[in-house]
Amino acid sequence: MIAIILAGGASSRFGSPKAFASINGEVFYKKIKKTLNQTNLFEKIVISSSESLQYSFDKDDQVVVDLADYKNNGPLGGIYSVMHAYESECYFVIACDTPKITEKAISHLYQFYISRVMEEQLEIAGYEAQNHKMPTLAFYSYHVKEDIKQALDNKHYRMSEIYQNKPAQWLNVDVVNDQSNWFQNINYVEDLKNE
Ligand SMILES: Nc1nc2c(ncn2[C@@H]2O[C@H](COP(=O)(O)OP(=O)(O)OP(=O)(O)O)[C@@H](O)[C@H]2O)c(=O)[nH]1
Repeated sequence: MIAIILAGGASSRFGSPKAFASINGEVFYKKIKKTLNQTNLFEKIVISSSESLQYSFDKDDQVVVDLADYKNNGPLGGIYSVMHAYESECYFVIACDTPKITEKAISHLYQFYISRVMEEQLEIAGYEAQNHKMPTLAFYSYHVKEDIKQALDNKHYRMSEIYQNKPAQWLNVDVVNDQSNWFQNINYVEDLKNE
């Protein structure tokens, strides 16, 4: 299974590339990579990024630059570019601005996904908080690859374009019995002030 850390956005609200911001002394993308490694679920952890940021990561990081046809197309362009580069039955997608993600939360979602993928032909399993779906914190089967390509070719760049048209289920974040807000998106520098 392949994990995709999405890190090719403009970070316009944050003001500098979020992947390299720090939380409690740890760089966002490195902290996520460490957590992903701890789960032992992934044979490969790939960073999905842009041409301009590709050399800012460590030498031993595996970076896939958005395909020329799909650059600046948002997360879908990044996800598709990795799916195009590496074949897998299943992909876990996580945004680089969710640095507090835990091993427990990923493992829990994986169990949920895997228990439904055969019987219910589930293709997407993600988390939701207060009815807000988090498609950049979700497992995707390889079946969605062609749908993503079609959406991008039709200039439909919203993630809802995919999850509203494919079998998808969402787990409430409260199922992970953890007092921390591990699922929080950091969009602004101020979001870090209580850390
Ligand atoms: N590879 C890739 N990742 C992207 C792209 N656009 C957004 N992302 C990533 O997708 C995730 C969600 O995107 P946003 O929350 O909108 O982040 P952003 O676009 O960097 O931030 P804003 O400019 O403030 O909206 C983040 O991890 C981004 O790095 C893209 O074109 N390519």
